[in-house]
Amino acid sequence: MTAERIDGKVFAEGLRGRVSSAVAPFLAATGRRPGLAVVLVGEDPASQVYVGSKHKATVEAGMMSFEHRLPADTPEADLIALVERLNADETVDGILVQLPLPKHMRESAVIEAIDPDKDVDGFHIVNAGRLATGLPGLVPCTPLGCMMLLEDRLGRDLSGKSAVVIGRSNIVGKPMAQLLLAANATVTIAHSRTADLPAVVRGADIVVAAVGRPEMVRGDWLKPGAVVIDVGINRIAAPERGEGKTRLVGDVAYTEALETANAVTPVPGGVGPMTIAVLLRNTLVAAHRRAGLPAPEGL
Ligand SMILES: Nc1nc2c(c(=O)[nH]1)N[C@@H](CN(C=O)c1ccc(C(=O)N[C@@H](CCC(=O)O)C(=O)O)cc1)CN2
Repeated sequence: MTAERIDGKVFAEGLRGRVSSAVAPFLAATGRRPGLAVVLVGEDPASQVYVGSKHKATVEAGMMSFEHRLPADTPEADLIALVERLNADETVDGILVQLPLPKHMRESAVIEAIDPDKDVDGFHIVNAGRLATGLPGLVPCTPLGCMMLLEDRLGRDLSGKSAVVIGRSNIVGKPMAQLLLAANATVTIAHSRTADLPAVVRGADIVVAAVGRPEMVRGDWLKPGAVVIDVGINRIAAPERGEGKTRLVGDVAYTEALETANAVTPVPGGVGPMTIAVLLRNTLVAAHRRAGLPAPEGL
């Protein structure tokens, strides 16, 4: 069997187009555009690229983009003071603090300072609680993007399907498991201490790998016909491309997975592009809720 490649880039472009189309009606109803504030602390090269991409995508969608770049030695209290100003700013519907933060800052303290109704990352404990209890809230972008790709393939109801999420982070693994559970899948969360991980993965119709270990999930770990979502983005040495060259790989051995699975997301071009598209979607949703408007359809 040769599995299908799930093209996250194409899906993300479609979602961004739908978000963009919903901005004009919002502007007509409220007299303003949805606004997203992104805060970057320090000069981490990957974070700089992601923040730049977020700004570009926000503007392309017709929304207001407010970018705040702070030096790496900014005191935590100053960052929290900025977050509090953004909480109070009526033109800002969404606030995102780019992670990772410099070591002297407590990510949890900064995230908890964000107004939960502007927390477009969905990382605030209030949004985690809303997701766990089935209340409407803001859902983390990467897991929601994975769920959209899965729904597109398998439909909204995953009754009777078994799903394994490899990784238990608050940002991906745990919310991913909650979303799968809400869609009626039978969910296992596996992690570094799971005994016989290959056997656990072999039982799953749906595999979500979010563990941060290059190509850890091998083709012979997979159940024939499984749908595989690879969240990992790992940069590894690629001497075959020349001295000092690197390439990106996921947590799944992609070529091997294609031999057994039904469908697999590639890296790059799978889950990654969905993260920014869902961020725009969450900003639009937050803007509608804050304006007392019904949620836009088809998102
Ligand atoms: N506050 C947040 N911080 C971080 C998040 C997040 O969701 N919120 N996620 C990641 C970084 N990230 C967005 O911030 C992100 C990562 C990857 C991609 C992406 O499109 N990746 C491409 C490959 C890009 C490359 O060539 O390097 C792909 O997979 O195709 C988008 C966004 C950590 N921080």
